[in-house]
Amino acid sequence: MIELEGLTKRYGEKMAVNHLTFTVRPGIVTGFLGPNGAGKSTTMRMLLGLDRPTAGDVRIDGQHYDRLKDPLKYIGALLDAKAMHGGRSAFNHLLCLAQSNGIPRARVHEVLDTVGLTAVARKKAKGFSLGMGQRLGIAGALLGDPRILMFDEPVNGLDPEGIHWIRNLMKSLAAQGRTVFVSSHLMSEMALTADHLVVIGQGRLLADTSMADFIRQNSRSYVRIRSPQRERLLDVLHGAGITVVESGGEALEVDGSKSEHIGELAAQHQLVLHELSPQQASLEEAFMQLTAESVEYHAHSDPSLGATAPTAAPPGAPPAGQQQAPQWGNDWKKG
Ligand SMILES: Nc1ncnc2c1ncn2[C@@H]1O[C@H](COP(=O)(O)OP(=O)(O)OP(=O)(O)O)[C@@H](O)[C@H]1O
Repeated sequence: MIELEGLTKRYGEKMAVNHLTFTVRPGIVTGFLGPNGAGKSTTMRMLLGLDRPTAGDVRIDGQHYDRLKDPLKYIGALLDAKAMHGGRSAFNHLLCLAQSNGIPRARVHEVLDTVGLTAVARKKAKGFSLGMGQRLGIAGALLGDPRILMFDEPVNGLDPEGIHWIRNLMKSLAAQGRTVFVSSHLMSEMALTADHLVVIGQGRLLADTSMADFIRQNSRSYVRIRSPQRERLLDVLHGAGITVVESGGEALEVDGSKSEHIGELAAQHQLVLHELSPQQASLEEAFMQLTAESVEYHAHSDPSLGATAPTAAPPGAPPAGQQQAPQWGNDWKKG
């Protein structure tokens, strides 16, 4: 279990993490989401004792990180896959970590096998691709067989097979009763992996809830209907007191009624339906809805580039929701 209590980090004028209080529980995958610069990495660094909180507290199974004896046996983390000695082989990199944490040499072979790097174990890490580096970082996190695992953007650079593998790995680690805390900007991936979400924006807690509740609370769900007898169907729906949104095109959208009810009404009036489909917004839409006001960095269309170019929102700029599409999902970072 990871417990944060009023955790705060200030860098000069910048409040990177602002009084965060939440608990990451065992047995489930908890996703950690937020727009660029929201404070996710800073939070994770404080958890590992790499950054000192300005105020507040964070505990790993009830203890501060720097009090843990052989910390890799308590918490394994992938923060920055490139943060390793490139001149060392994958095997030696892991062996050094193992020796400094009282972990037997045989475990190095096991984790190399788990992440699929046995064949390149003697190759220098600096020659590794981004995806291989991620796998090596994940091997390091698994080395101490810890009860708590934390991954910052673990699918970065992985190919589809690798993404599928890490998704199943995280789920199986949680199913074994471990605490799994993972950040990602890939919403579609997060939707498939996480059971619970912690969402932050500008260092503050925005949500701490189950995936299903998060999507329900931050998005619209409706039923989409198409019928060749559209006008008659509209009369029937209006007659039943159902409010219909005409979305342009031939489809109708109904909020607040179940598809079963609409289907039964149509059947009673012998109306043909070509479509009757409940629609639930995606995690991505719900995330953008919730965080629109917290996005600090936006892209604006530049016709000369034929694409979008990033700019920081100037002080006093209109709220993010009134600007052009937030681009939190792209790869660029502020300098
Ligand atoms: N060492 C530092 N010195 C000064 N400011 C920092 C430092 N580290 C982070 N910040 C600032 O703190 C804020 C939070 O940064 P952080 O990297 O934690 O965000 P993040 O949510 O991980 O972002 P991203 O999704 O882009 O990785 C940002 O405004 C960042 O510029």
